[in-house]
Amino acid sequence: MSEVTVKQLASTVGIPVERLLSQLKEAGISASDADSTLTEKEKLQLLVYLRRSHGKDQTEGELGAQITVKRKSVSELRISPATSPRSTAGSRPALAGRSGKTVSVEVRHKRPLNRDETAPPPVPSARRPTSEGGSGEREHTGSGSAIDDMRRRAALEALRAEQEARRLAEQEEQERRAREAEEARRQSVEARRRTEEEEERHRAEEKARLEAEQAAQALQQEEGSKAETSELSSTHPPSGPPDQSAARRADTSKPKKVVKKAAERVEVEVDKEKEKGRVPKKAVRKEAAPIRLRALDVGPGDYEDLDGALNERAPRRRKKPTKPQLQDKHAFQKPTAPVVREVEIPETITVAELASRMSVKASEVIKELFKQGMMVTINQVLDRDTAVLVVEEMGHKAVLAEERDAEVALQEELEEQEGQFEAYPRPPVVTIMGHVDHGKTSLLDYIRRTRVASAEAGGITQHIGAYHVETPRGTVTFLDTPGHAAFSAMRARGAKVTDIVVLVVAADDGVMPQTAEAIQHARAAGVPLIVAINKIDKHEANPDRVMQELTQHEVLAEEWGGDTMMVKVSAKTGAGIDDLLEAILLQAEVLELKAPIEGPARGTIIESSLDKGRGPVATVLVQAGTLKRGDIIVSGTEYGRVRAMFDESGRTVEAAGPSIPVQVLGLSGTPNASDDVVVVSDERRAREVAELRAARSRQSRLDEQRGVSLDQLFTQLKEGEQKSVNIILKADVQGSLEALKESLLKLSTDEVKVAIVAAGIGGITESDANLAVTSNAILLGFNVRADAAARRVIEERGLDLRYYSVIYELIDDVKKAIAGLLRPVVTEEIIGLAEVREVFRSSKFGTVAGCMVVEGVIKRNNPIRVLRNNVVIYEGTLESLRRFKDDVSEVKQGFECGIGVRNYTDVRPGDQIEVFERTERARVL
Ligand SMILES: Nc1nc2c(ncn2[C@@H]2O[C@H](COP(=O)(O)OP(=O)(O)OP(=O)(O)O)[C@@H](O)[C@H]2O)c(=O)[nH]1
Repeated sequence: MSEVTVKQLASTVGIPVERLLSQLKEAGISASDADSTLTEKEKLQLLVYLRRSHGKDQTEGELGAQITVKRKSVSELRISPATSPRSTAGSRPALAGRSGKTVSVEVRHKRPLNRDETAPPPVPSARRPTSEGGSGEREHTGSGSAIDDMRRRAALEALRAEQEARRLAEQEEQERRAREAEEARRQSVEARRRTEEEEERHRAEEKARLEAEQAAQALQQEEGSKAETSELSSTHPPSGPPDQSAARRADTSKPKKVVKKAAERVEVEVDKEKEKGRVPKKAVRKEAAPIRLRALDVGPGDYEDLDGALNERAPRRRKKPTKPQLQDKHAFQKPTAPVVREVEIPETITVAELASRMSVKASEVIKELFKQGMMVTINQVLDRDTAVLVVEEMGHKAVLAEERDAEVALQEELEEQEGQFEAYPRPPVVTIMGHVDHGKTSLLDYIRRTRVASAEAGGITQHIGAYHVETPRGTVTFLDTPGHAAFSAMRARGAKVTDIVVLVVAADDGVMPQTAEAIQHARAAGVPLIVAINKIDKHEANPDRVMQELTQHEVLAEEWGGDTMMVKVSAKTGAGIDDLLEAILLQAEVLELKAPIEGPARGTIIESSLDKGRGPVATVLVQAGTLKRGDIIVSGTEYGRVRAMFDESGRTVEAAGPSIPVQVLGLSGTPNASDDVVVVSDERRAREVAELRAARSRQSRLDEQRGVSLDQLFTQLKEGEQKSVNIILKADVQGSLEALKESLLKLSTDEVKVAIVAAGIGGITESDANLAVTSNAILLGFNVRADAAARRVIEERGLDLRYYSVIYELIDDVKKAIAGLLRPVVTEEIIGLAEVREVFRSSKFGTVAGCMVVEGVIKRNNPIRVLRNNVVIYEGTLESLRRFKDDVSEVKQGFECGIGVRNYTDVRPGDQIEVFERTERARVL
C-alpha cells in the first residue's frame, strides 16, 4: 500500500503526470515514466521538496512528526509584539516581532498521530483550499484511504499556510502604502509651509526694495534739481522697454557724475537696509541695478556704458561701507504749517519748563515775555495767566492742568503706601495741660532735666518743641508747649499729634477755670486724660479735694470707680514722676498705639523758625515710617531735602522713627506748626505740591476749614446733614451761664441735639475760637467779647460769633436755627473801639473819658457798650464826643478823643468803649 505509481499519485493529487514527473525530477527522485513506482520515502522527499519550494524548510522527520488530525476554527486575533506568530499555525517567522495588529487565525484542534499511523507524504492538491475548512477537510480524495486523506490534508495545510502568508504579506503591503500616503501628506504640508515662508521672505524683500526705492526717489529729486541747473541736455534717447514709463519720463538725462553719485548713495541705502537685516543679501544684489535706475528715473538704455561699470563696482563698494552720505541731508520736507502743541499749564511754571513743554528754546520764551514787557530769568516762576498768555502768543494751545493734580497724585501715592508696611507699637505723644501756675512747665522741665540723655553725652538740652524720654518700660514723647491753647491751635489746623493729655492740677489750688477748659479740649479731641495732682510736697496740698472737684467735670478717678488715672506728683521733688510715666505707658498700651517703622516718613511740624546761620529749622514729629537724612520732604508750602537732623540734645541723627521728634534742616522756608510732613519720591514732585499749595488762595483755604455758622447750620439742618448744634458759650457771670446752658440744652429735640462743647465765664479767647474750629461750633458770647487773638482766628476761619445781652434773644436765635426759622437777622457790627486812658470829671460835662480810638471809628450817634476785661458792663449811648474843644460826629482810629457816656459815670482807665451798628441782614440760603 505504501508504494504507488506516478500515474496514480498524479491522479490522486489531480495534476498531470508530466507535471508530477517534472516535480519528482526537481525533487531529485528518479521516476522516468508514469508507471514508475514511488516508495514511501520518495513521496516524503517530494513533499519536503514541495514545501521547501513554498518556503517551508522542514526535514522529513519533522514533517512526519507534524502530521496531526485537526479541526480548525477561524477567528481574529490581535498579535502583540511579544506574541510570536510562530504560535499560530502557518505563520511565517518573518512576521515575528511586528507590532500589534489584527490577523485572522485558524485555530486547529490537534490530535497527534502515532508515527505508525502516518500515511505517505501528502501531495499538494491542485484545488484551491476553501476557507470553510471543515467541509474541505471532509472532502474525499478518492484514494479511499484515511491515511492518504490525512496526507492530502497536510498538503492542503501547506497551501493554506502559503495563502495565509500571502494574506499577511498583502496586509503588510497595505500598511506600507498607508505609511507612504502619510509620508506624502506630511511632505505636502511641509512643502506648503516652505512655500509660505518663501512668500513671506519675498514680501520682506519687496518691502525692503520699495523702501530703498523711496529713498532713491528722494535722492533723485535732490539730484534732479542739481541736474536742472547744470543745463545739460539729453543725448541719450530713451531705449528702455515700453512698460518703463518712469524711465521714459526721465528723458532729460543727468550728468554721469551725478548719476554715479546717486547710484552709490542708493546702494548705501540698500546696504543700510541689509545691515538692519531687512533685505537678504541675494535680494540686494538682484535689486541693486533696477534700484539705481529707478532712483535716477531714467531708462536702462540711457546709461548702458555706465551701467556695467556701476554693476561691476557695486559689490566692491558694498564690502567697504562708505560713509552714509544721506545722513547729513534732509530726506524729508520741512513742514510748512506751524506745529500747534497743547501745552499743559499748572498753577505755576518756570520759564525753562514752559519752554520745554512748547519744545522751544528758553530764550524764545524770555524774548516773548520781554515783548510783553516782562524781564524774566530762565528759572523764574510764572503764574498761570502769564504762562497761558505766552503759550497763546507763541501760537500754541494752553491747557489748564487740573488744579489739584499734584496734591491728588501725592494723596494717591500716600494711600498706596497705606498698609504696605507692618505696624508696630509706637511711643505715646503727650501734651501737658492745666491752669496757670499749676506747674506744667516745672513738670516738663523736671522730666527733661532728669530723663533726656543729654547730660551724659555732653549735649546741651535744646528746646525744639518736643522731646522724648527713655524709661525702663518704654519711650514717652512730650510736646514742649504746655497748655490747651497750643493743643487746640494744633488741632484746629487739623493736626492730630497728641495721644494722651496729662492734666496738671495743683493740689493746693484745686480745679480752676483753665482746668475745666483743658478737660473740655481733651474731651472734644477725644484724647484720654491722666491727671497729675501736683505740688503734693506742699503742706496745704489736698489731693482728695482735687479728685472731688474733678468729679464735677465728669472726671472720676480709677480708685473711685472711674476710668481716669490720677497720679500724685511733685515737680519740685520729683516724687511720683516715675509713676506718672508708668501711667502714661499703661494708657498707651490700652490705646494700642501703632505705626509702621519701615517706609517713607509722615509727620507733623511741631514748630519752625528761621535760624541766622542754618536757615529754616523745623521740628518734625515723625508719626509713621522713618525719616532719613537725604529724604525729600514736603511740608505745607515748603519743601526740600533733609540736609541734617538733630535730636533734643543737639546731636546729629541719621534717622528718626515713629513718635520721635527731630529738628530738620534743608527746607525751603519755615512751614507752620501743625503742617503735615510727607516724604516724596523726587524733588520736582515736592516742588510742584509745595507751589500748588502756596498758590492756593487764602479764600479757598478758608472755605475748606471754616467753622460752622448759624446760617450754614440752618442749611445743613435742612439738608439733613447736621444732627447736632455745637455751641461754645461764654458769659459774664455764672448765673447767666447756668441759665443759658439749661435753656439751650432744653432745645434739643429728637432730631437735633444741642451740644455745649464748652461753657465758661469770661471773654472769648483764642483757644475758644480754636475749639470752635475743631468742634464745628458756634461761639456765643453773653455780655462778653472776644479778645484780639480770638478775633483774628474767628476772622481767619470765618467762624460765627454772636454777642447777646438778652438771654431770650440768644435762646430764640438758636431755637430758630434749629427750627429752620432763622429769618433775616439783625446783626450787630462793631464799628469802632476806644480805650479809656484817663477819666476827667468836670462840672460842665460830667464824667469824661479820655480815650484813644484803637480800632475803626467812633460815631457820636451810634449805640455803645462799656467793656471791662472784655465783659460788657454798660450799654447805652454817647452823651458827647469831642476832639480838643470841638464837638465832632466821629473820630477815627489813631486819634484821641473825649467821650461822655450818658447816664454812666463809672468809667475807669483800661475800660473799652465799643461803638456798634445794628443792621438787618436778609439771609441768603
Ligand atoms: N512746691 C512746689 N512748687 C511747684 C511745683 N511745681 C511747680 N511749682 C511752682 O509753681 C510755680 C508755677 O510753676 P510753672 O511750672 O511755671 O507753672 P505753669 O503751669 O507752667 O505756669 P504757666 O506757664 O504760667 O501756665 C513755680 O513757681 C514753680 O516753682 C511743685 O511740685 N511743688
